[in-house]
Amino acid sequence: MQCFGLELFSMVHISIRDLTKRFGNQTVLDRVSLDIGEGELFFLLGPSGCGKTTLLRHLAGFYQPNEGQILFDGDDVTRLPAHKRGTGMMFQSYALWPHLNVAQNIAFGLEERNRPRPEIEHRVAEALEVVKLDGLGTRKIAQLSGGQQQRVALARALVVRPRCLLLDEPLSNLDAKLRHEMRSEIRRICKEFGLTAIYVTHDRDEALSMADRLAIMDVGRVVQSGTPEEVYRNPASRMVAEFIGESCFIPGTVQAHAADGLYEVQTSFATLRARLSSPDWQPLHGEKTLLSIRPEALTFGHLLNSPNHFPGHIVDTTYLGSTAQYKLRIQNGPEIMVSEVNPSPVRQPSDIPVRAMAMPQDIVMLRGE
Ligand SMILES: Nc1ncnc2c1ncn2[C@@H]1O[C@H](COP(=O)(O)OP(=O)(O)OP(=O)(O)O)[C@@H](O)[C@H]1O
Repeated sequence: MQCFGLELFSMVHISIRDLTKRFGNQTVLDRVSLDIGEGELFFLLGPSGCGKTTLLRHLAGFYQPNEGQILFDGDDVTRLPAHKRGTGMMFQSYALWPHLNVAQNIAFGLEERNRPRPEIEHRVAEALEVVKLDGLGTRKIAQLSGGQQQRVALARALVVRPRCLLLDEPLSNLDAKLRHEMRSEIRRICKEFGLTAIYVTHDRDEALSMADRLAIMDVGRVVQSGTPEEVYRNPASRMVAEFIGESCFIPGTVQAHAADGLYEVQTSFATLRARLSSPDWQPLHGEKTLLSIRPEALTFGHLLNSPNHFPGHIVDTTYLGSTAQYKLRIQNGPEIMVSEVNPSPVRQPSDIPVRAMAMPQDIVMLRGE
C-alpha cells in the first residue's frame, strides 16, 4: 500500500529558453529565460498584465509559444499536451465542483486517470491528512470556509503526484489572517515533499516570505531574478526597487570612488556615500545616478562619524503600531520616508529640525535615468 503514498513525488528541473508569446500583435512574453531547480519554490512576481499567468499556462501546457522551449529534466515538453506533463495546478478561484463532496473533488484527477478504487481511497485519505482536513472527506464544498476550500484545491493538485506544482495567486481570495496561515502551509508541504513549485503573485510580502528564489517580470520580460534577499538588497532598477519594497530615490552625480567599493555621490543637499547595486556597472566621475534608500535603512540621530546625514523636518506621520512611518522633508532636497520600529513616543510633524542617517551599505546606486 505504501506505493500509493504521496511521498513518491519526483522533482523536476525546469528550463525555460527564450520563450516568446504573441497574442495578435501584442508580445506578452518576450524571450523569457529561467532555470528552476529541483525542489525549488520559485515565484513569478510583477505588476498586473506583465505576463505571469501566461508564463505559468505555458508550463502547464495550456498555451503554445511562438518561439522558445520548455524543458523538464532536459526533455523538450514545449509541444507536449497538458495532460501528459504531470503538472498540478492551483488557481485563485478554487475551481472546485460544488456538487461533489471534498473527497470526490480530490479524487477527480485520479478517476480521470482510471486508477483502481483502493489506490484512489488511500491517496485521497493521505492528501486530506497532508492538508490537515482529515475527517472532512464527506463534507459538501459549500460547508467549508475559504481557507478549507483552498486546502481542498491544494490536495486535489497534490494527489496526482505532480512533477511540479503551479500556483496562480492561490491566496488572493483569502483574508489576511488565513493568507498568512496558508503561506506557511504551502511552503511546508512543498518542502516536505521536495516539490518543484512555481507560484504567481503580485503580493511582494508573499514572495519575500515564501520564495527560495523569485523573478520580477515587467511587460513580458524577466527584469531580475535571485533570492528574495538578493533582489531586495540589490535591485537592478527603480522598477524592481519599488516593486519589491518601499524606497525613496534621490538623484545625484558620481564624484569619486571611495574606499571599500563605495562611491561618493553629490546630491542637492549633501555628498553621500553609497554602494553599487550591481558590479556590472562601473560609473565614471560625473555620471548620473539614482540613490535608492529603504525607509528602514534610515534612523533618527546624529553620529559624528556617519557620512550620510539627512537634515530636515517631519511633515507627516503614519502610526502603524509596531512601526511609525515619517515623511521627512530634507533641507534643499526631496522628501524621504523614515521607518521607526517600536516608536515611543511617536514623533509628530513639526518645523523643529531633525536629522536622519543611513549606512553607506544601505544606500544603493542605480544607473541614472
Ligand atoms: N488568451 C489571451 N488572448 C489575448 N490576450 C491575452 C490572453 N491572455 C492574456 N492576454 C493578455 O496578455 C497580457 C498578460 O496577461 P497575464 O494574465 O499573463 O498577466 P499577469 O501578469 O498574470 O496579470 P495579473 O496579475 O493581472 O493576473 C495582458 O495584457 C492580457 O490582456
